[in-house]
Amino acid sequence: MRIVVKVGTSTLTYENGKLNLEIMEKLVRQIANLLNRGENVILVTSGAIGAGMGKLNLKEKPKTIPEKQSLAAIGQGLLIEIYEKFFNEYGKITAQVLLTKEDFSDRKRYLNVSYTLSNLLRWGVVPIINENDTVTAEEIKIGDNDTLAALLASLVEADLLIILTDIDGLYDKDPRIYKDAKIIEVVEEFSEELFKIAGSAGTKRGTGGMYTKIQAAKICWNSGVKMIIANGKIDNVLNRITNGEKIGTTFLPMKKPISSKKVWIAFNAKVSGRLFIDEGAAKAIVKHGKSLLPSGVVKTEGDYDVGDCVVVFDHQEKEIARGLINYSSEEVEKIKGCKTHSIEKILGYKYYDEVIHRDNLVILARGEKYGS
Ligand SMILES: Nc1ncnc2c1ncn2[C@@H]1O[C@H](COP(=O)(O)OP(=O)(O)O)[C@@H](O)[C@H]1O
Ligand SMILES: N[C@@H](CCC(=O)OP(=O)(O)O)C(=O)O
Repeated sequence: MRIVVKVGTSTLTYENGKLNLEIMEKLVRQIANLLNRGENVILVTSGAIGAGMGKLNLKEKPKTIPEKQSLAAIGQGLLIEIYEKFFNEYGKITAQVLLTKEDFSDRKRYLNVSYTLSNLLRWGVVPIINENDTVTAEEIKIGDNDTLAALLASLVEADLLIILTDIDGLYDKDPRIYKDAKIIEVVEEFSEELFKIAGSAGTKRGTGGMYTKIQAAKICWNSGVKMIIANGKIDNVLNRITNGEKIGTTFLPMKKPISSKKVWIAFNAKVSGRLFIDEGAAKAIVKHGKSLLPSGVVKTEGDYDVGDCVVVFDHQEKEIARGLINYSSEEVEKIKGCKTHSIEKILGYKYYDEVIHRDNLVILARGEKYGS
């Protein structure tokens, strides 16, 4: 099995920001044991900023970006030093991998990360991954490690993503507000409704709370990866989960996951433009799995080139799809609303009949209104 384990700051650190060495040691011991059993494990760890805060004795997470980035630089070294020390005790080799959003959005870099990780796993090494917070500008960050872990799990085609946090799983409402909240044991089918029950982070140290874990579940669902949210403080949690014990909340994957190329288009590719299409075209691509033809395009926005990723909005300006486009924004401006047979007359040439071919089009109702 290929297993990605993600552990959050709230599990790795005490309230005073210092690292919880006992938890870290137990986590490492369990991962080492999984390796001995023949499994491949990738560890996605948060806690760099938290550990930096602990080292400087800061009580509150600072607000400014340079301060947070400096803390990540201080804390990341400390974090890795401790992991390496513990893994070393069990004779395991670790490799630090710090990633940025571009490592996922640039197709070549994406494939490169995939080859490197596969090689590390082949060598029996434990890749220890975090976002490269120190160098990543706020507006181009992935921003939370739940999403990062899910993108990675999909990239390495993992069988399982285990998210360890400070709560027993997903509750049907925010348990801090509602005392009668109940844990959900299994989510058989992903639904956008899940976002409504997800609240923000439980501690000042955490990022994203349950919301980003649901985002991760969405990526896993579409990529065919099973995901489990469990309490990182439960004794022997990783070994128990991998032995089949029901712990926390399990999100089952889609039976027929979308192809890895489409996963990349849906969740990783940088968006360069937007297309607004009419009701008929929306029905054709969503209900009948057709390609998008120029006749259905009403409006185009953004400056994109052939092969770039664009977001497709329906007549109510709701996002319904993403795809790799066959024409540039200037060309689409000229051929929008036109029949396929007139493309050549208008442009003087024709690359394709379709604006987006269905092989490069992912239908994923995000339901997000344009501009939100
Ligand atoms: N519906 C919900 N079910 C469970 N936990 C929730 C829910 N909504 C919000 N939370 C909060 O999410 C927190 C876990 O996320 P977070 O603080 O970001 O931890 P981590 O550092 O592990 O990512 C929990 O402590 C809990 O307070
Ligand atoms: N990359 C950041 C953690 C970001 C993050 O998602 O944190 P968390 O919600 O604790 O998993 C860090 O190392 O501090």
